[in-house]
Amino acid sequence: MIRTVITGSTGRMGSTLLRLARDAKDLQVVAATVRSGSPAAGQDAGLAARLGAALDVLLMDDLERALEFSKADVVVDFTGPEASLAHAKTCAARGVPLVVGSTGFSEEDTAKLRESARKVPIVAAPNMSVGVNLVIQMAAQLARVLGPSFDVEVLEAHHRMKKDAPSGTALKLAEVLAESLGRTRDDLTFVRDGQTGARPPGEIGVQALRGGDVVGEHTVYFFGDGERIELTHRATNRDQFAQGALRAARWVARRAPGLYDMADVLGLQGKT
Ligand SMILES: NC(=O)C1=CN([C@@H]2O[C@H](COP(=O)(O)OP(=O)(O)OC[C@H]3O[C@@H](n4cnc5c(N)ncnc54)[C@H](OP(=O)(O)O)[C@@H]3O)[C@@H](O)[C@H]2O)C=CC1
Ligand SMILES: O=C(O)C1=N[C@H](C(=O)O)C[C@H](O)C1
Repeated sequence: MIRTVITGSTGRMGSTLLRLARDAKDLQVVAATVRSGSPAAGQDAGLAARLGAALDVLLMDDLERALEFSKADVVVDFTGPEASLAHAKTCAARGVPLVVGSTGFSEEDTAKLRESARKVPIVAAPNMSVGVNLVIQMAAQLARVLGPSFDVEVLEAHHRMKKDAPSGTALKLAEVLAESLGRTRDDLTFVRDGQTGARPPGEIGVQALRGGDVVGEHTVYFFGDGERIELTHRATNRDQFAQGALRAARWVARRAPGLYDMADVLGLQGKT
């Protein structure tokens, strides 16, 4: 049994992770945490996360304390950049492997995550769906083969509660596309407004829509002369993100320290 700790347990992803980890034969939820001072602390995690049954795990509001008593093999964290960085530090100090699904990290944040990953293995990826990770690979291949004569644009749509834009997945797609086309992050454009002039060659547009309960949709457009290719992934619930994260948890629990991503977990590394 892989002794698993879930953070942000009452969140959209936290509660999905709790449900799927509870139902997995090889995982045991040994602790679950919420934000410091949360009124949910002390309640049963299963009831607070609306799983329909008690989990016999009481929510704690301090990961440090949760790791002290739980003999955890792995922590799975979908909270937000600030909390994830703090949780990574705690895991590093305690020697516990970590899976981070949060998005919205700055370059400095990623450097801090890398620092924690010197002490423990960490898988961090903006999208843990196996399908999306294959779409990323396919987008890279299309860009390489089609080359600079096609104009590349990334469009994403998410629910109204999402805090960061563009999504971490859209950014990852744009970065991979730029790399495949011999471009850099400076070629990404996020805003078009006013007298923009003609589209500069090599530009990669990244646009975000927000509304309703959209779980997560990403399309890469390759606009050519006389033809257009559209590569789309649509998530219709959060289970595939959580299943991917639990797959990463099983994988990372047996790794050496280092910062890994889902391509490592899925054995896709080097093929973008
Ligand atoms: N990699 C992937 O596959 C996916 C990544 N994500 C990313 O995961 C993150 C979470 O998404 P989602 O579940 O929708 O968000 P939610 O807001 O529903 O959940 C976040 C949870 O984290 C808790 N939290 C926030 N700040 C802290 C803190 N400082 N300390 C402890 N707990 C904290 C929140 O508590 P409170 O409610 O009290 O604020 C909440 O319970 C986002 O960054 C999102 O982009 C989402 C889906 C898939
Ligand atoms: O916040 C979300 O919901 C999601 N965030 C991730 C991202 O920013 O890419 C992944 C997924 O699309 C859902």
